[in-house]
Amino acid sequence: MSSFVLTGARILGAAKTDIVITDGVVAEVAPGASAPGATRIDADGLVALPGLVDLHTHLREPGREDAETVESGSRAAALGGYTAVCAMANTDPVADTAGVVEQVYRLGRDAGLAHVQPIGAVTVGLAGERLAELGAMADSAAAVRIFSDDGHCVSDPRLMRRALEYVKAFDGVIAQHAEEPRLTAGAQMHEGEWSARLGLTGWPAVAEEAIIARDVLLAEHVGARLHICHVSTAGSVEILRWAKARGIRVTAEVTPHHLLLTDALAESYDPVFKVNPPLRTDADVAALRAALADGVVDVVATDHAPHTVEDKECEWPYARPGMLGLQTALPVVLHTMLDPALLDGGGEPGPARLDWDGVAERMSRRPARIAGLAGHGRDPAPGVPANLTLVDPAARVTVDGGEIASRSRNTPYAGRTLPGRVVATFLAGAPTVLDGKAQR
Ligand SMILES: NC(=O)N[C@@H](CC(=O)O)C(=O)O
Ligand SMILES: [Zn+2]
Ligand SMILES: [Zn+2]
Repeated sequence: MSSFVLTGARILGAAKTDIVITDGVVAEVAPGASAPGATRIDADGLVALPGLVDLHTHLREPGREDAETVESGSRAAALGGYTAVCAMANTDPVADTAGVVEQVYRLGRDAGLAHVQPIGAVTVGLAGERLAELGAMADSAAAVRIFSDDGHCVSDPRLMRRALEYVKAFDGVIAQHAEEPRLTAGAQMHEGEWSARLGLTGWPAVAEEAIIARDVLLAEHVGARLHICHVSTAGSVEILRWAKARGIRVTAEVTPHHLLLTDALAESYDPVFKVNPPLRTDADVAALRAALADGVVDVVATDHAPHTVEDKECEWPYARPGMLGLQTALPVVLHTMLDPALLDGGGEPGPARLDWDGVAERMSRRPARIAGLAGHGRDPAPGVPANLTLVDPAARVTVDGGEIASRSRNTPYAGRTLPGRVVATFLAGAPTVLDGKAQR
């Protein structure tokens, strides 16, 4: 295998050094370090982060390859600085058997652009009636540890309890899409002032909060691990704060879009802003930023949800919910959360702040731990698998639909200028991205 030396990189924003990669691992980190025959990569002033890990990606294969494939989605991931993505189970057929999760796993391995870790469905066909073959998926070549009916809530408390009990045996985790379906029938957007003004049926915060409250209590009762997908309200943050203080084994994610965008954007009636859970209020955004900074919300996960033009560019009530996320997640997090002093004043002012180490923790190390991905989420150091990304903190990029590697085009950030550019990504010592371009 080939060797690389990344010159002048700043690991987690620290002083410049040189990073030598040989045979898939970081061989040496020191100024002036080199290796015979190594390819030199000019990383002068770039910030080196452990490769990003996404706990929540929709890759659409099998079934909706017109919207995304494992390959196109993993290319978008690599360009976004990700080295591992967890692929949601709401495909067609649903990833509810060992056969389907192994298929997705192999497609990811063959594409070679990111580690693709399949998530298994909790219930057969996401129908919420019978548990899927959780044990067979765990024992399969895909070694599934995260189970989720995402897109749907496991709303039956008895089934949720049994799922939590089942996965405890192999230290699995249930990732809940928290939405009490009887409170969101026909819902189109956040229930509040804007939904009233626009005449769209509301999705009340309590529909999310009621399920989170129920499930943290179930997780406590069972002693199992629970993960909450795409937390979107200030009230959810308070419940999580309480549950964590009580020692309940719960983790939670927030999406980049819930850190930046609000329900006011629905005023345009542009369905690119339709998503589940819906964009909320300024107060929710502020609470989510603070919770991500103080750790009550553990990680950022993209909920990358590609949809075709036919499914998205129609009247608001008929459009599918969901937005792209992989290629813009890091810039949105840098914009909303990184101390502006680390970005030459490019971020938004506000009290909730992270440094580069905090970004690495929430976008790489903690998601890798939650997913049980041992080779990911580790800072570049001798002996560590070379899964890492190089970011230019001085760059400002205007989001342009033409640069989207995804098969779909539904980005809510088109035309926005955001800080940070992923210059290179290495997966197991091989470049998947160089000079901002995918290598395969
Ligand atoms: N987030 C969305 O609005 N849509 C997701 C499903 C989901 O994450 O609930 C999808 O699969 O399109
Ligand atoms: Zn969901
Ligand atoms: Zn999702």
